[in-house]
Amino acid sequence: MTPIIFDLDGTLLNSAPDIQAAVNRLMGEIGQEPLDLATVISFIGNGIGVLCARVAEHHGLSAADVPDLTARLLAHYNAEPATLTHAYPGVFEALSELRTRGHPMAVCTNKPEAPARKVLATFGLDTFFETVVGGDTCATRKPDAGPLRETMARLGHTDCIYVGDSEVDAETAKAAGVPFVFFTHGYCHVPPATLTIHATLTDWTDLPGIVAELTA
Ligand SMILES: O=C(O)COP(=O)(O)O
Ligand SMILES: [Mg+2]
Repeated sequence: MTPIIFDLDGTLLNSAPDIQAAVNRLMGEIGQEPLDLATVISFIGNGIGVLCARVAEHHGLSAADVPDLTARLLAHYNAEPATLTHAYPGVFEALSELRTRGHPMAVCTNKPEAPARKVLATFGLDTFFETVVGGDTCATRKPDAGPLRETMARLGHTDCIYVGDSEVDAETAKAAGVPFVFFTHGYCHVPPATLTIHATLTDWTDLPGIVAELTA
């Protein structure tokens, strides 16, 4: 049975408001202006280190401060990762149906592994997934194919369908040579027409049907 592997932020969970809150707690600490949600969303996708580098650039801070800012942002986020976050409607039902049909499932995210596991458990989604590969699990991050290949290997497979919300995920699937299902309500920063997409998901309740078509 084909494994289904999922991105996390902007795909399973609308987590940007908690990421924004953590960024703005840090901004308050260092005497910088808070960032609005759209700006924070434009910085999400390549992991927390890149997000911090983009925040630093936005405020004209030194690149030398990015490692320290990253550690502090992670501490803020870890302390409160699930206050403003919610699972997209229909996620639980779709995952339940895919599990019933026997698809092995896992998460491959650029969020660091520890907070990724924590938010999944908070929303009761952890039991669906055999493994979680985070942005700090492998030697490389998405869009390198390495983390997705590692996720497939942990499931004992060399194929999958990858479900994600961004250009990073589309590139990752392409690099790994697997079909990509694009979820439209996340944090994509480019026109979807520029992505290599095998199916478009606008409503999570459609996912079991899309998977059935892609695997027919
Ligand atoms: O942490 C990020 O930057 C994005 O995380 P994601 O890969 O789950 O979308
Ligand atoms: Mg994402």
